[in-house]
Amino acid sequence: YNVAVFVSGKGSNLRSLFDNTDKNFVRIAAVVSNKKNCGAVDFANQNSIPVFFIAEKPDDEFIDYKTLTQKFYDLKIDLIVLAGFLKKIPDDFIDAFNKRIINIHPALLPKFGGKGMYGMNVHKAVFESKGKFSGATVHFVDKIFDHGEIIAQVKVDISDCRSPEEIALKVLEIEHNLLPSVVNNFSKKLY
Ligand SMILES: N[C@@H]1O[C@H](COP(=O)(O)O)[C@@H](O)[C@H]1O
Repeated sequence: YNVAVFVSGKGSNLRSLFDNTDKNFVRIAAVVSNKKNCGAVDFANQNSIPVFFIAEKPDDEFIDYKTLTQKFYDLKIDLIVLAGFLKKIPDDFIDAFNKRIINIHPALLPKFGGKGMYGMNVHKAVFESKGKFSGATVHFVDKIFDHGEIIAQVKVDISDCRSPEEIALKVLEIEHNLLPSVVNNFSKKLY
């Protein structure tokens, strides 16, 4: 079961996918990044995972989504996972891989999602809402940010958190368990 992971940052979710998915079923076959230099790309290079740099407008270092689509057909990619990827996926690419693109969001969607709601912005909004719970959501990617059908969610009590940073740490721990388990289930056709 060939999985491609889209990243833009530190790559802790990529690392957790690499460490915690069942290697008898799942192969991290590609990493795609809109950034040349980030922790996730370093991790991919250290583990000899092919890396593709993506941009809407291609140049000699970045490829466009049309080229990536053909590469994914060649690599027989079964599932695409957005793990901290901060760019919007073009509609044509979503059509080409319908119901095979999933995203992890660091909050309990449908609340605290949408344009601009990524990384610490999310945890700041949750903190200011004085909510007792937060969590992580894995959902299918459709043409609206953080809108697709929810696949799985895990809740966490944040009433003892005194800052957005503390919430982010608690939620990241949840993410690192939730995302590999969802991918393992996909590889076993449980979804
Ligand atoms: N979209 C969000 O961005 C963060 C990425 O972290 P990392 O996987 O790059 O460490 C994670 O919290 C993810 O939910």
